[in-house]
Parts: sequence; C-alpha cells; structure tokens
Amino acid sequence: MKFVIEVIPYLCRMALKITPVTILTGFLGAGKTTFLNHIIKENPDTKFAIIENEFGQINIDSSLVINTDENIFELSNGCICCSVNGELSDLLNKLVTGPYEFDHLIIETTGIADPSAVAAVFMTDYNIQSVFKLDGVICLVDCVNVLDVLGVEEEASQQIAFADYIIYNKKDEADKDKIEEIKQKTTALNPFADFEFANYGKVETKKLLSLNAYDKATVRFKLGVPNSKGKEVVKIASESHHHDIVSQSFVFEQSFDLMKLRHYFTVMLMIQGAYFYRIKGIINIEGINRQLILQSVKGSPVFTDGDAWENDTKRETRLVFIGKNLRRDILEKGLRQCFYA
Ligand SMILES: Nc1nc2c(ncn2[C@@H]2O[C@H](COP(=O)(O)OP(=O)(O)OP(=O)(O)O)[C@@H](O)[C@H]2O)c(=O)[nH]1
Repeated sequence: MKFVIEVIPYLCRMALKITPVTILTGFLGAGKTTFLNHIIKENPDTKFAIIENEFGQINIDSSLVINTDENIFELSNGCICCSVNGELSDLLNKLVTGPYEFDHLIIETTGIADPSAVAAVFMTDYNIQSVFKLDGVICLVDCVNVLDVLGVEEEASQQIAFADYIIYNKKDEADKDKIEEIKQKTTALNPFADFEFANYGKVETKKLLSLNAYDKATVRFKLGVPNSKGKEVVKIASESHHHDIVSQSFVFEQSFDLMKLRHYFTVMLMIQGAYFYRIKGIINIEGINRQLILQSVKGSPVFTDGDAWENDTKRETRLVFIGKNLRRDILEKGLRQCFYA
C-alpha cells in the first residue's frame, strides 16, 4: 500500500516511464564488479542506478565501482535473495519516489545469491512491475574455478541455470580443453542462455542491456516456436542434466484446460516451488485464440496473454522447466492431467 501511495505521484511525473533492470549474478570473485565498471565506462550517456548487495556488514563492492556520478545504493549485512529481500522492495520504492534520475537499474547480487529470488520481485509485484521491467539476468562465470564449484556450491549452479546471458570470464586463464568442458557442463545446466567468453568482462554491452529476456517474443524464440515461415528457430532438447539440476522440455499437441492448468501450477509451485528455478512456456488453451505465456521464477506462476495463433502454425504447447531433481515422468503425468477433455 505504501508503495502505491508513494509511487502514483512518481508515475504521473514520469509519464509511465518503465525503467529496465539488469541483474548481475555469478559466483564469488567471478568478475561482477569488474564487468559493472566496464558497463559504466562503455555507456557514458546512460544514467545508471546501481544496487550493490554484499553479504558482510561492510559493503566493499560499492567502493570498487569506478568513480562516477551514478546513484549507488548499498544493501549490506545479508543476502538480497533472502534476508534483505524486503529491503530491496523498500529501496526500489525509495528509488522511484526520491530525487533520483536514471535510465537503467543494475543490481549486483552477492556471489552466493540465488538470482531467481531477486528476479521474482520484478515478476510478481504488480506495483514494482508498473515502474520497473526486468530486462535480463547476466551471469559471470569464472573460467578458473567454475569446474571446481559446480556440483559443490549449489548457488553457482543456480546462477548459471537461471541466467539469460552468460559471460565466461577470465578466459585467458583457461586452456582450450577446459573451455570446452566448461561449455559442455554449463550448457547442460542451461541450454537457453546466450553466451560469450571474455577477459575482465570486456564484451560489447549495448545488446546486453537490452536483452528483453522476459518479453513474449524472446520467450517464443527460446522455446523454438516456429516462426511465420514455419521454421523451427531453436531445437529444444527434451532433457539435460548437470548434477541434480535438470532442464526438462515438453512439446504437446493437445490443448490444455485453463482452469486445470492454473490450478496445477499454483498447487505444484506452492508445495514444491523451491525445486523450480525457472519455468517458461507458450501454452495452447482450448477455445482461446491467443497463446498463453507462462513465466515463473521462485515458485510464482505468472500467466499473460501472448500473440494470436497464426492460421498456418501448429498450436503446440512448449514448456521448459529448470530446477533441482525434476522428474520428467511426474511432470509429464501432471501436465497430461491438465489436457482439455
Ligand atoms: N585474471 C583475471 N582476473 C580478473 C578478470 N576479471 C576480473 N578479475 C579479477 O578478479 C578479482 C575479482 O573480481 P570482481 O570483479 O571483484 O569479482 P566479483 O564477482 O565482483 O567478486 P565478489 O563481489 O567478491 O563476488 C579482481 O581482482 C579482478 O581484478 C579476468 O578476466 N582475468
């Protein structure tokens, strides 16, 4: 309520400007702050607001951000994905109601944060969505030690599994064989993220600040929905594994019953939400001429209207689940029970 009361005047002032948000994730020391500095240097005409989250009481990362006149805010003494999640909402409120001018918000999480919990704030809170739009989650991966931490530190796998874009950093420190192994293991974790290799986070940043990863068109593309010429743009593998993190993909020709489907996702995620890091789907609902888009982060299903089904394309449902120990047979059984009958 507080958010609504304070944000309405802001909305009037900003004429419904929606600010894009980029979340930077990656395991401890992967190069997040180095990359953030590179973004700032490469985009002198963009005014950034930056939220730095540090686990300890003293926020060192914010001092490591290069000297700029950007608005830098600190969330210390806790991890943004759990203990300071409420403080993040308060800070977002302060950002839009205070005297701050910015074009883009960047959140650098701690190296042990689960980025899906941060993304969830932007996906599920209607008031926040009316002011901010999550553009994408970029994960920095440390080529030197990623193979040692995968499968040992769950957060490292979660960060990769959830990313929309992966920068494999410290490339010079890894030989060709290691790079191949990194690529193979991380792609198994997340077959949908685009990626590139870099040193000191030096990549072209313009496109990374407008990933539009949560837009309908991007979801369609990632799920390999045939384009208007009937071509499948990306093949979706049915199952890929890395340790206990799994990505399960389904294509169904049968149409779904909206009520059953909503009920299924709501109940399943309420009970087992912690196991699902990310769900994306384009769903064919019986009797409805538009696609239903499903996006879920951190246990909250969000359904939105997609484009109308084109006459010459198959009305196929495509669903991808990324999470921990997800059993294909159980998921499939649950989904089949939601078919229209
Ligand atoms: N050799 C090498 N070192 C790098 C590269 N990128 C960053 N570093 C160094 O790695 C160290 C950690 O970089 P940061 O940017 O602070 O990493 P971070 O992910 O923000 O670290 P945390 O916030 O502690 O998780 C610093 O000493 C950087 O100078 C790279 O490509 N190659």
